[in-house]
Amino acid sequence: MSAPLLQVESLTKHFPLSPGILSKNISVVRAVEDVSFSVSAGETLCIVGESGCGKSTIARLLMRLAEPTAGRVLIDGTDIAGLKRNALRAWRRRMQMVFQDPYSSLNPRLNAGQIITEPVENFERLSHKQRKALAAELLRKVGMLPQVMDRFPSELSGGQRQRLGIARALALQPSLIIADEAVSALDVSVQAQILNLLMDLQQEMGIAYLFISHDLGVVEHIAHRVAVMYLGRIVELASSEALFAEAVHPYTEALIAAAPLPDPTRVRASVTLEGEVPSPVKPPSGCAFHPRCPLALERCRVEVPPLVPMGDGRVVACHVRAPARVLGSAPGNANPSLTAGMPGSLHPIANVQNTTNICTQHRAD
Ligand SMILES: Nc1ncnc2c1ncn2[C@@H]1O[C@H](COP(=O)(O)OP(=O)(O)OP(=O)(O)O)[C@@H](O)[C@H]1O
Repeated sequence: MSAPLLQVESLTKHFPLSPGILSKNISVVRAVEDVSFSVSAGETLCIVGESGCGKSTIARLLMRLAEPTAGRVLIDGTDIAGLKRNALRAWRRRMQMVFQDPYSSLNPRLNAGQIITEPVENFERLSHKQRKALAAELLRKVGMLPQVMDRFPSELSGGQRQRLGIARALALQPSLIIADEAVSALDVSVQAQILNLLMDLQQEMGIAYLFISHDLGVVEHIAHRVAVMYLGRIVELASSEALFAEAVHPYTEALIAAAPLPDPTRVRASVTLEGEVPSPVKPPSGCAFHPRCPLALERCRVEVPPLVPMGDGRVVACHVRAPARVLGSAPGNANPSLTAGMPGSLHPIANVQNTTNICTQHRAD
């Protein structure tokens, strides 16, 4: 089987904080903790979670704008940390980024044509004619007329600027685009246009997206798979269809319950999200979600839950909903109050298959 396009293994990023004058201890912001996922060619993986959960830090680590504290990032099976000059340049062509604020990420002194052909000109010299032809082609790809190439960012609407940001990302024909809150700054109707454009481009060019968003409506529209993050860790990763049909982690359930429902016939989950996200400088012990979790057991306060495969491609880190299987033990009975509303296939113990992180299980029921 060929390696996935992007593979992230146990990625961790701690930002050291400068100590106070009287303090000897250096504290760290645990922005990303032991995060693993992969993205295949032509796939859209969305990373979703509340503000501060580490989404943008992952994007920065992937783009090598920050160095990881631990873990690896592999492109086509090659660790990007070991890439030397030429290989690094080749890799940079393959991975491009689209930012949240199209205005601040576009050089106001360059016109649209210069902005979108600049990435190519970093690699090769273009004649005036070639530059114009490339600019016209890229503008057409993102649904704009060639005449736009002479305009400056200040003369364009928010949606046009974001199209320009996408055209610039497309210039080097990347395999993967990292889109960090790429539609958050846009009106809802423009958001839909940009999302549809991204999906059309994926169909046409086979691009993979790592799409970072806090907006579940956007995520449901565009994602093939979704990774839900809480305080630096992935707590659930599943196909978009499975996740929105049935959230397993109580945090995912609460996030979906808190999101506006486009479909009025859909029933909301009963779990509500209360309290603030704790500080990543001093995260809660055990499962970081336990202080806000209505299902928390004593074990949740003590042990970090491992990500447990659920047998349908979904992995979940929750002692209650996805307890790791105890070696050699018979499947136990789930506490019905904790599994109410869960499908039979998600029975916490009996259906945990191919468990990679096996730890001792203490049931509190
Ligand atoms: N350079 C830095 N130095 C110290 N802490 C940082 C740094 N960059 C990010 N952080 C912290 O790391 C944590 C994760 O931040 P990050 O921006 O990745 O979260 P996010 O999920 O993208 O949030 P948002 O949706 O608000 O952008 C936050 O607590 C943030 O304050």
